[in-house]
Amino acid sequence: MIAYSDALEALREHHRQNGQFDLREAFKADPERFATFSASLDDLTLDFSKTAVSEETLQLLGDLADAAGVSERRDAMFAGDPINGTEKRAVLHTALRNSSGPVIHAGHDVMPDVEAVLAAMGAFAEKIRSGELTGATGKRFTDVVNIGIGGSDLGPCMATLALAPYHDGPACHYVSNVDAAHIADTLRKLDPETTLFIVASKTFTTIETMTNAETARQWIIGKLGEAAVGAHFAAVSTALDKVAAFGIDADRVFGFWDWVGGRYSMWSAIGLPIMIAVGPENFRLMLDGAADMDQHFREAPLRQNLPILLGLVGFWHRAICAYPSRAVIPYDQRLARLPAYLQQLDMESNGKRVKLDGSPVVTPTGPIVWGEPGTNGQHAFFQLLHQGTDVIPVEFIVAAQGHEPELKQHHDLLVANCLAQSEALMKGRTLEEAKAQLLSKGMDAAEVEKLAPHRVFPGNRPSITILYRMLDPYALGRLIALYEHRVFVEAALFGINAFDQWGVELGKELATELLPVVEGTKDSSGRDASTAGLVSRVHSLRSK
Ligand SMILES: O=P(O)(O)OC[C@H]1O[C@H](O)[C@H](O)[C@@H](O)[C@@H]1O
Repeated sequence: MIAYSDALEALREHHRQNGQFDLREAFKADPERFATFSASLDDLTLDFSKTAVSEETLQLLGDLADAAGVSERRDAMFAGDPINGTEKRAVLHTALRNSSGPVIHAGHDVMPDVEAVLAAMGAFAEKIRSGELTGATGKRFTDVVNIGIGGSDLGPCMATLALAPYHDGPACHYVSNVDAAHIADTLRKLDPETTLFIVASKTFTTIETMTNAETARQWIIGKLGEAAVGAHFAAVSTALDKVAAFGIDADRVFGFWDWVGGRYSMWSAIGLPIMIAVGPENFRLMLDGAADMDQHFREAPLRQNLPILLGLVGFWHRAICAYPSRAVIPYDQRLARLPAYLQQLDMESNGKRVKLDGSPVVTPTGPIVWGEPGTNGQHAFFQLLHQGTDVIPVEFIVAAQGHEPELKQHHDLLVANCLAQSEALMKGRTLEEAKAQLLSKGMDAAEVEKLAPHRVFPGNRPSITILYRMLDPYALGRLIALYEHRVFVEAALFGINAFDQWGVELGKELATELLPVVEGTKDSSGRDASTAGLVSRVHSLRSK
């Protein structure tokens, strides 16, 4: 087998040779380009034909995947090997959605534990949804507030919005930021008698979550008395001892395990608010969709394997074409939080600068991931995507069908806009075309000369389109698992560990050190002049 360094050099050389690749020419030359450079899993299609890849590019990317051991690493993940080397942990979030046999971790089948927690969550969710479990004064819960941050917030928050058409349980709110504004604005609208809090934290030490949880507890105590706390709190964590110390009853605590990374945890008990919102059956459908993608990732050959193809093209754009970012644009208002979710999934996983063995990486690693729903983005930043000086690959996500058949004209417009944007990015508009258009509007020739350059679109800008029938729980599960595995594939190609997050530690440590300085119980001696100056400014502004 070819060595990694040789495979990488072959890709770089291929890129140098094919620097002039023109998508417009490629489509003209090959009427089958869509069929060749797209792949489907049932109703889910990944179209990457509008990216500058050829058969040879895919072949070379496949060689690199072989050299990087993508399949072997994938199999090691599913087998429960401790592939998260720096934390000495297995990576088994896929077990959380598995329903086809045992999953062995450290000589023990984890499935009975997984199923037991799912069953306990289901029973609890049903009791909340039916009103069997009430608040301390006997009133039915109308509102659930999830207190968590990062992986203990973004997944459930994103999925609750995504599945709004299936939402028949209590309203769900998400409080993550330590900024008092977040909890204060949320609680202001709520009635303590009918509010249930879920404190969600893998470690149960995260300062934002612990601070918000304590504020929520005081809110309940202040309105309903100390004895009411038990009825109004539940918790989700891997640290059951710490939850007990917080005072939440053991029968309202839902556990998970250290082999579930925070940003991969929406399938675990962290998904409890999703389950309360849409019910255990819809939650199971979401898990089934993800399990379907898991099986596909394990079994499909490269040219049909959606996560592998998405990962290969992502690597091509980032590591070979050196595009610094990628925009994810869901043409689905209910996926408004997907870009934020993917920012954690992708950037916390692949924002690394050393390889598995600690040596420096040899390519750029994870791109900046950003986005907003379409069509809104079109009226904001698409200008830069079309005419700015950087090339930013775009990932369009769209359903063939909406949940509002009576408003089909909206959905037709939505789809037309989505397809038009990828077409426009690819085709562009030449100077001649711009001039011809202006002349056809009756503009005089001198004006045309002046204006035409502003109306040129370079085109040849890459985009991917992910299309599926409808955003139901199954489709959502499949979509999120697709992105999880894409991140995995890219990490394997970069040679990095996608499952640790040491880069978040330093800021946390410094915040702990700075707290007494901000509070004013410690002076700022020893700090840099900027930090000391800003603290002093905070103090003087407060005293005004
Ligand atoms: O669930 P928790 O332990 O409270 O952690 C919440 C989040 O905070 C950490 O700083 C990590 O960066 C995230 O990966 C994690 O999801």
